[in-house]
Amino acid sequence: MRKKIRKEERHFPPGDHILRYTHGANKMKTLYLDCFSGISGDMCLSALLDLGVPADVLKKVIEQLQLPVTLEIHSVKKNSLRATSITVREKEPQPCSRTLKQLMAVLEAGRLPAPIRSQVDTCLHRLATAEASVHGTAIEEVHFHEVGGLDTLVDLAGTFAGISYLEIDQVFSSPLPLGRGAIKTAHGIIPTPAPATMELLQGKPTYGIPFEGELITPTGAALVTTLASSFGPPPPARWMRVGYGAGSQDFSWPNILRAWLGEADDTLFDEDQTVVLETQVDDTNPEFLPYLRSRLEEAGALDVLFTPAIMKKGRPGTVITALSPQTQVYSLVNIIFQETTTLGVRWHRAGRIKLHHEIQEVNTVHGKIRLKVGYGYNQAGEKVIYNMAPEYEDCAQAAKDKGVAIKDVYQAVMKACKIDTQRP
Ligand SMILES: O=C([S-])c1cc(C(=O)S)c[n+]([C@@H]2O[C@H](COP(=O)(O)O)[C@@H](O)[C@H]2O)c1
Ligand code: NI
Repeated sequence: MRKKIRKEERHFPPGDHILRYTHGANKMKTLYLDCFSGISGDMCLSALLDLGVPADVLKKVIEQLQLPVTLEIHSVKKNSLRATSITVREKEPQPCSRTLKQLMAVLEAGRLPAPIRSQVDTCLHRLATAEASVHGTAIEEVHFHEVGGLDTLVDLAGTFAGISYLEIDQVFSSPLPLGRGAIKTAHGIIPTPAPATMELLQGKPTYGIPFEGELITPTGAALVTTLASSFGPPPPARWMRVGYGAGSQDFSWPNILRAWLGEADDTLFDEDQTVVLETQVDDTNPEFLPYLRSRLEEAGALDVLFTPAIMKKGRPGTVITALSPQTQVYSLVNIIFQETTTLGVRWHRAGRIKLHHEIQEVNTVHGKIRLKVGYGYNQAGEKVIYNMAPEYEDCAQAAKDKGVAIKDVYQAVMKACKIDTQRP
């Protein structure tokens, strides 16, 4: 990738008030992996070829790694859709498997550009670590099977070379679908999602679908979790091209990975993803709501709102809204069920665009007062301050201690701080 990805999460369309500040932002070449039918190493590589990575880029990778394999690139039909499919064939008989050390020796003996070699190295180690963990063995004992492990190497090196050829700045992925059931492998029957896949997907957004089969292979999981800086709906962008990479199996839907290539605006702010939890009650003792609030806040709620509402049968009630980090949803819902009379909680994902913020200490005539500073960055990468707010508790304490009005303490802080308040 051309640039280091600066933002961890950047997903949802910004509102108009934010757009006002983002005009003239940099264009980021963006790849969105639409994994509606899962992802595997060859689906990823095929989608990039379909997106316009020349076959020669892949042939060069094979030459640089001196791999005894040939490639077949086909145009295939998956149900009603055309897609690219790739088959890696051995030129000469290969050992049925290779260890990590043996694959690393092939990688290190090759002449891949250093950034691509390093990304392949990372993925191979992540795959081997996941395998070792689920089989309870040492990483040195892990074996890569398909075409003696060379297929994995082609998928990884080809994908990273393709991303580099397309000069992609940032990669995002959809949440990942998981099938269920069992599959046959060189080690016998294992559950699907494969254990190594589950290991690699830890902490990533997934959803189950009622389908017996494998949608995400370990190599696919290693690739998507290494490439994508976040998982969610597509970011705001102008999409220019879509590549279709065929999976090897046939399902009742087109078994394809779609790779969307587009241009997104660089953002000047911080972003993350949250989940909004909401319910309304008309029969919970309102005396208990402050207690609910404190429990939700202690359990990690980012914000809690109570809004008066007229509910069914004209009853006055309260809409309870809690903003949750993605990791705390079930803990917070549990608290809402425990402390209210509701029978259900709605949820939806919501992206947040945030100012970066920091606390500074300001010396004033009334003593030291903390100041919260909210800032973004301009196109030159310079910090731009949008908001400054003296901490209420500090001001109230100083007002009491010095016997002055709190508004005078506020003013003293604003006068004393030497922060440039220029806005864009
Ligand atoms: O140990 C073997 S043979 C093995 C283990 C696992 C685990 O998750 S553990 C998974 N698989 C399956 O092999 C194929 C190929 O996967 P790639 O990532 O190499 O494309 C796939 O079906 C895995 O689930 C094998
Ligand atoms: Ni395994």
